[in-house]
Amino acid sequence: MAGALESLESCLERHIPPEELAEVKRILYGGEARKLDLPTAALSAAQEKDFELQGYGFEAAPEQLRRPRIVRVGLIQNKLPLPTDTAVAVQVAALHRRIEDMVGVAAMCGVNIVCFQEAWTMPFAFCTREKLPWTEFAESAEDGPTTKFCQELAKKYNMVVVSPILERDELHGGILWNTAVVISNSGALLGKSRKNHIPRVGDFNESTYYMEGNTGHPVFQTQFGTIAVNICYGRHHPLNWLMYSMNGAEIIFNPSATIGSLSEALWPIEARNAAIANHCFTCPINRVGTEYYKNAFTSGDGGKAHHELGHFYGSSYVAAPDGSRTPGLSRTQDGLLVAEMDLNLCRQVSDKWNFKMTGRYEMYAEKLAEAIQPFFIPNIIKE
Ligand SMILES: NC(=O)NCCC(=O)O
Repeated sequence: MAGALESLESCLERHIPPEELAEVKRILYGGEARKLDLPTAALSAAQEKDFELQGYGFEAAPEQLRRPRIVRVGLIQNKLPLPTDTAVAVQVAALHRRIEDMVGVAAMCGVNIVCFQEAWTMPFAFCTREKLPWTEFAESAEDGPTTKFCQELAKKYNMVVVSPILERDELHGGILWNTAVVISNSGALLGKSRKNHIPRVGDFNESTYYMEGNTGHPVFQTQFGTIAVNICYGRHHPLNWLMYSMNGAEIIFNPSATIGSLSEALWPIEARNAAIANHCFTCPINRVGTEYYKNAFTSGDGGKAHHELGHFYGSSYVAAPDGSRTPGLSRTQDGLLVAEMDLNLCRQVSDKWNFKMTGRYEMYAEKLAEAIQPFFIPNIIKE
């Protein structure tokens, strides 16, 4: 069964000889992540509520002129608590309750910014290509029930909340978008960021529901640092990460929904590479579990109709600008990953590696502008 391996890290811990494990971790993960000392009450609450809780810290060197800028982020991955054919409002309410419990534990762990998985209030039902009932999960980003719910959480816990939802845009004919709503720790709506790249791969039939986002690459100035949201499939586009970084993002969240057979080998690479290339922290989050749909659907590959999209493998993690990363959360269980980071590390790594300084952006911009023209002639040197 695709979900059987609990996590790569637990497998390594079990099978690599102890005298070699530290070196293996240094090569694979950039070192042994510092474990956070999380409150016992939080660990017990997580156990009682049946989700994994892990915490890691990233260090930066002390500086003379800047104080450390320590922030704690929380990444939440979860399964659907109820079957996909349960009434829409009942499913949404159950997801709100689940997240409320998990955010409560994040608050006990001192989390300043929390981010949920892509389209967290609903099944990832776009594989079915059916409109109802799935489009009924869409809500206003500005004043829908989920945004109101998140505003209450933000105020209660003094926490920035990143809430990726299916958005219904009433201002523009009620059309749908795949949108992350960003709520300040004051409870005020800071803004929204729409998914720029819509997949056309496998059963990810999302273009049946919404179009490529039109909000560009917004970066949100919060009390705890500048953040951006690169939703799921945008992970495969290095220029998408780059543009959030160009706008000053220090932490880029990547709320996702993706399955093992399609992307699991890419998962540890792409967001981590983006952290390295852009001198920032990246936080990819993936949902967990296998979602079952009553009506069978086909995949356009000659295969039989089926009821499941595949196994969402969780494995949420945080990558740092120096290339180090935390272990991933479980491949099969709900989880909260707490990562403490000193944002001073972004500039320190930038000063060391100088990718922003050495990047030939003017050359790329000029050549890209040429390359997108219909009668572009590629620069190929022939004998
Ligand atoms: N949700 C989504 O964009 N999934 C596409 C598959 C992937 O990017 O791995």
